[in-house]
Amino acid sequence: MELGPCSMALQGQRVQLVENWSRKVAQLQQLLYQVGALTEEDLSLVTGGGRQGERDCMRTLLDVIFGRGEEACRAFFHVLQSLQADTKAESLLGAVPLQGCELGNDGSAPVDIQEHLRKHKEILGRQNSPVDYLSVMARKFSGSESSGEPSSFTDITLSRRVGYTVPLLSNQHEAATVGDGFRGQDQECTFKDLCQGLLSVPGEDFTLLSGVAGSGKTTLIRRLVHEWARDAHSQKVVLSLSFRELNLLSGPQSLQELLLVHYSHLKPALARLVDSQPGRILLILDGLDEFRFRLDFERSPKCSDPERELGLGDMVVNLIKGHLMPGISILVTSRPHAISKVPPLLVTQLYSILGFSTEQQSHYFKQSCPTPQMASVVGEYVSSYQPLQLMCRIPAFCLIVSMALCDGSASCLNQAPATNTLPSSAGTTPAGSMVPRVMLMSSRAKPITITEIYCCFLKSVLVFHGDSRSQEACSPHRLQGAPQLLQEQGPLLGDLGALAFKGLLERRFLFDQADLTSFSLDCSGLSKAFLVETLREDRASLTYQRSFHFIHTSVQEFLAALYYVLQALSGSNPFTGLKTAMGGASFAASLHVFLSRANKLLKPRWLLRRYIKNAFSWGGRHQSGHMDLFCRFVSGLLVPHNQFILSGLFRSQKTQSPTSLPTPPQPSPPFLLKLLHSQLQGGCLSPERQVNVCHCLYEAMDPGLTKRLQGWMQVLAQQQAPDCCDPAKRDWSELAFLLQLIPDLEDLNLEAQGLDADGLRRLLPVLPLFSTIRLGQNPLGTEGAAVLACAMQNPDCRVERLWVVQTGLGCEGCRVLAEGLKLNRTVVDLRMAINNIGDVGAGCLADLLQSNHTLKDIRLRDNQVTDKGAELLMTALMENTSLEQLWLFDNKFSKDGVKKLKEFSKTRPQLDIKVCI
Ligand SMILES: Nc1ncnc2c1ncn2[C@@H]1O[C@H](COP(=O)(O)OP(=O)(O)OP(=O)(O)O)[C@@H](O)[C@H]1O
Repeated sequence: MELGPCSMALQGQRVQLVENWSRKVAQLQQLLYQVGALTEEDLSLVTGGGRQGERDCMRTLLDVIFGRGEEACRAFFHVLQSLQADTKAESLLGAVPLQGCELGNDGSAPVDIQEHLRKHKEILGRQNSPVDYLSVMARKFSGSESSGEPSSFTDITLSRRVGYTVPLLSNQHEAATVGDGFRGQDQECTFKDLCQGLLSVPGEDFTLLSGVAGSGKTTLIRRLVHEWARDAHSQKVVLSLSFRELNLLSGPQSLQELLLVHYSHLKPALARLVDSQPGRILLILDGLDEFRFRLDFERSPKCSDPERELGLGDMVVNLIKGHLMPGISILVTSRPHAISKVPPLLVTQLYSILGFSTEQQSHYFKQSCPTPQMASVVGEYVSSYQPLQLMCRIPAFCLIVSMALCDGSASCLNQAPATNTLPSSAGTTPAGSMVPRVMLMSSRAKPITITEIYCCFLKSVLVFHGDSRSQEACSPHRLQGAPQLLQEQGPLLGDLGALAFKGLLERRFLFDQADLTSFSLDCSGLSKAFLVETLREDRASLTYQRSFHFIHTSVQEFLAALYYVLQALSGSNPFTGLKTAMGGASFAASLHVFLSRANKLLKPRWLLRRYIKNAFSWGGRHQSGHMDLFCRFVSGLLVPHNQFILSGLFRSQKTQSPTSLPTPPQPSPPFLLKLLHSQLQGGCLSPERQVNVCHCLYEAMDPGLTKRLQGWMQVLAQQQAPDCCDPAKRDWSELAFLLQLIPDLEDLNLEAQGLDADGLRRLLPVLPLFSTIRLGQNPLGTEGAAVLACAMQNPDCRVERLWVVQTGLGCEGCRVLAEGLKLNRTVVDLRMAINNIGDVGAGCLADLLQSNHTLKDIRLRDNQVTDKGAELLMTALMENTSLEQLWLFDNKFSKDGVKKLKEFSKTRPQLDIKVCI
């Protein structure tokens, strides 16, 4: 067996490693365990039950790591580098005394406390080493690996706002909202600003850090703690806990006990620090969304005694309210859906992770791809499809994409320098090239879907990261043997998928050992690299219990969909299959049934249709949107092209070699397209789910979609497309889908497009994202006004100009819209000429002007307003000083009324009232 470079280095340097590092063997073990390169069994093997000396432990450690293969050896060298960096920082810390250690004026020994704090920094710095298994994976082909830099951290864009407002219940899958942040008006900032904000200022703050799954919250926290530990001058004392760990504590506890179990080395110092200088303490609590205890800010009993035992929920409430440990600053991280668990009034500032900008994505790809050429091809590929680019704002997704695109192909290209430049289109690829199919499809004209990416990712993980990982594993033979490997791993994947599906049904993303066992998943099997890269193990330092989670929720959603589709194709009910698995029987049994049925060429098509229909109607019923990605994957996995990528797992459609040139992608089965179109036309789905059905159509490679989207582009450019002329035939959900993909669209111009209230409702998910909305000459009516009011009340609304000239609002529509604008703080320019609002409508606007101080320009030409309406407006304007323009041409004023308006105008130099008879 040919050895990889890290395995060879480990073998070659064995003597020096034992000589130089035996002293640190305990730390090495711990870190290697944390990054997933060692299992618990390995740990006890290395220590030999405590009977071995340090040097023997080190030797056994090296043997175990060597035996685990190239990835583990690579992780070993990364860990070594970070330990080396820490050792340097330690000597720096030793040289610079910590400020502020004159803690007690009570005659205590300050030197002791300083020593405790120094040790605390050292421990936290080490525990929060920036190296984690996934980042090691991401860098495994990277050139920077050998440069000695310890981490592959890419700076990420954040935003900061003071305080926050309660978000409306989002009806979208969180991944769908990722791009929106960049369109916002919050102040953008970097990781450095976050560090400065949290570490340099003493004081009592409550800060929230919000970010979708996999956006890098935990990574940021680890980085922050690591930076703090390296900064010899920082005055803060950081304490860091995760809600995931707190979940594992069962009974009531006192805060003091909790902290001292976790930070036993701080025992003599902590209480004194809390009493004398609480402003120096920063308590970090990571992952509020995972907290299983209820936070009841109204009814939790007040407690300010850290020695009193409390339920975990009450303890967190009292910490956040500042009763327990008053004066400290607290940072809580959470996925967006859970930040509302904390009352806004308690929040000093909110940081949101916006994600990687395009430049940051390029930087990430440069770090994770083997060559600069490949990095730029991957970057180009990603930017060619907006959903992909939007999803790549999430670091975990970048990792999946770069593994799907580079992994395997990279090694093979390295072996064959002649093909080292990736082809830009299928036509230029030599037959037999080892470039994965997905790269062969990099031509913009061809459909590329998220499902394809995940299929490639899964295949790559299985083929190139399985047990027998080595250079040999990257050879063409390995890829050729993929179908067989996939077939062999089918039962395991099925069990994993069933676990993922059950988790999705229950909205659970964290599993314990019992969950795994109920799906016949062997925990010790997790040491296999394939599993480590899909399902990860955490060990809570508070209780030493094990828990598991998929590396990213989208991987859980993909595996759940894979399970569902495989079950449905076999004619088995996915829900019943789940029950069987829960009852202890392995999924292998049902896969076996599937294969034997398939062999008999029995195709229970009607069952398949029923199960797929169930999946969509069930997904559609979940208004939270958490099933959206699952539905997209189900659609994508029914496409023969994607099934071909995973042939072995799916019954191959053709007997084509996976290394030969790709055939043109085949569309989904017609029944799927028909089902999705009927959902779109049915009109019973919410606007957000309608948009998701369009995403499903894209994943299903609906052949007509591209053409229809081109038609929409022409409509947006105000050039009528021949097949888009009939407004009755337009599907506005499709436009909403398209608009979600265009991040920089500021101006939505849909004037005179036959858009009615129903169509506008379908556009609701995207309306708040624009700065200008032009909807003139459309039959919106009162119902349309209600949709607009809803968009204007969205806390993230960015609309500044709302032009609804001649849209049939009437006085009732005007009233509804004015109500919506009462809560809006963005619209400055409201044009509503020719809407027959009359005096009643004018009165509603007058009412609005009493409380709204954002509007600067209102245009009400030709609206049947009489002197009575003018009076109401003038009375309101006595109080309002923000309005600068009021156009009242062509209304029903008497000469007297006009005169009064003109005289009023003279008394208000900052207000220009335009009026004539
Ligand atoms: N700034 C970054 N640079 C490089 N890689 C990153 C960065 N942030 C995150 N990653 C990668 O993405 C993966 C997921 O990140 P992380 O676990 O921190 O996300 P999270 O927001 O805490 O997710 P969850 O909400 O699921 O807990 C990490 O394992 C890491 O490899």
